[in-house]
Amino acid sequence: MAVIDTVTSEYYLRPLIISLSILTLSTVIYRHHSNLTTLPLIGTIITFLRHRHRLHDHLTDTLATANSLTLTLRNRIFTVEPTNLEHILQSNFINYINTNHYTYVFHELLGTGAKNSDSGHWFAQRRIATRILDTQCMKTFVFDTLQLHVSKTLMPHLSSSANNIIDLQQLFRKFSFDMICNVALGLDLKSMDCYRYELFVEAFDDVVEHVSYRFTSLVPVVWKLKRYFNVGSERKYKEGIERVNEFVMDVIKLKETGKVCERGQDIVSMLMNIRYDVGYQGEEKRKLLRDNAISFILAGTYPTSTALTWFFWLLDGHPHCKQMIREEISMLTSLSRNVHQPNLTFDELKKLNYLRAALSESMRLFPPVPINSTTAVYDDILPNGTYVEQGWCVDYSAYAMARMKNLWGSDCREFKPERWLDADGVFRILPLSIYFKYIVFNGGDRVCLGKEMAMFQMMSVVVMVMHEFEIEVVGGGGTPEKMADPPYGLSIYLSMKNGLPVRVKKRESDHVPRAKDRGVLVGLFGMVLVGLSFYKHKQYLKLAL
Ligand code: HEM
Repeated sequence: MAVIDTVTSEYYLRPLIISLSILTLSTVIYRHHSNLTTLPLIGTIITFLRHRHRLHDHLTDTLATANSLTLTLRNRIFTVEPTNLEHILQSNFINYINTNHYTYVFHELLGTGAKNSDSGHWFAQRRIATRILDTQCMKTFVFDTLQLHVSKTLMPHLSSSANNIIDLQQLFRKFSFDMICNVALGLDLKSMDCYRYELFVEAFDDVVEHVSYRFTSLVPVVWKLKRYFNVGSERKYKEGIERVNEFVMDVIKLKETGKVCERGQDIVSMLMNIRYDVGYQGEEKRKLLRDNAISFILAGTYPTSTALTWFFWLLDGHPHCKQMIREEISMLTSLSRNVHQPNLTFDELKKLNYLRAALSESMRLFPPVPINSTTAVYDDILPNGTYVEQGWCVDYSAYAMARMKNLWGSDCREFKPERWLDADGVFRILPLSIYFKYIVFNGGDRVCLGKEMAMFQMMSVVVMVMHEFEIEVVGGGGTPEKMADPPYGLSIYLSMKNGLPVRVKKRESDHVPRAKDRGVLVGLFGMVLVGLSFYKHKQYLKLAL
């Protein structure tokens, strides 16, 4: 699977920006801090080129000095003020829509699925999807699918790579993709046409890479013109979309004929089984199913794999945290039914307080979706007094929020899982009053639908991988020094620029003895004591005789 943000020779020549919004921001900053104000476009490009390797940090630094953590730039607002976020994502949610230039670049891929729609259409789909994800049947299916993919693909791959260098980001991406395809489409990877599936994987990856390019294009009119004339990368993109759509549509049609196994457990089958009444019939309804399946595959692949990648990078630079997690895992797995393959349930995983804290902290600092955006339907005033005109975008950055001293304290840039634990070492869920300072999974009515599933998946993967392997980042992991200049690339997700090369080592067993084993040890120890005491008393016995 190609890495999304691989800079191909074609893309390399093009200056990149993370989004049009940062471009606008750069213009204003440049105008304020440069005497070349008469040349805004050149100024913007120079500013952009100067900061392109650290654009999220550039935005962070600027917001940190802004009044009440908010900037107004022509027809858009940048804010990292939690009360403003609570307003746009929850209390006045009705006035803010998701569809704007951000979702526009996704349109061909996501169509009218829940992730890319608004108002009543979005609401109806979201309600159904929430109901499905909440069923016990779906939870069991996710659990079984996860165990299957971890034990049959992830672990064997790591075992066969022992002592070699592999790209962990790429491995996690493929693993998450296979896993969510199974959950969304019910694909049984063993029984299907592998060649066709691999073509689908490749097409999906290319398509997402192209969406990333659109997002970061310095001159969007270039891709729009190419799309209009159907040439170059836009033509390839269109072909890729067709391949992706065709594959998913064929799975849906097969399910309709009942020829695909396991009908009834995956997301698409469940959508087909319940009354999926959102105003569409026949082919239109099929397309909606397809769009939703693709939305789930996109949402379920990239953020989870990105989060896992940064987590292992950070852990390698923080040996103390790694040790804490190891000890916690050893304690729990020693009580597991199968110590060599601890298939822990969600309730068991929840007991891993430190691990949960470390994952939350890692995503705080390196949120897989670094920037998000909404658009105002009517004029509005944000709680901090900022005026928003109808049609303006309100952008918010989870990456910048994590680095605001007044939100997270003077140690905000440090990786400190402890900030998520109470005095007894138990994981603390953020109280509602400060809930909107952590928007890694978005917040309010459009909070991520896969939050629980993602946490469960990440915790399971970490437990299994750390239980069996030592992961060493080639060139060293995320030490506090390296965190000041993190190696992210410019993409819709906060991917690592050149992947994450790691050396995988099989671990020597350091299992804490299981309860049963501990019983045996105590028994043996007791027998030795009795033996010694018998030997000692034998002398007296001899004397007595
Ligand atoms: C660490 C992992 C994850 C993170 C950090 C994350 C984060 C987010 C964020 C920030 C959003 C709102 C912005 C957007 O639409 O992109 C979102 C929406 C969404 N996520 Fe996730 N996500 C994760 C995993 C998942 C998984 C595994 C699934 C699949 C079940 C999923 C399904 C969705 C869906 C369907 C939406 C759209 C919700 C709506 O618009 O109503 N996510 N996620």
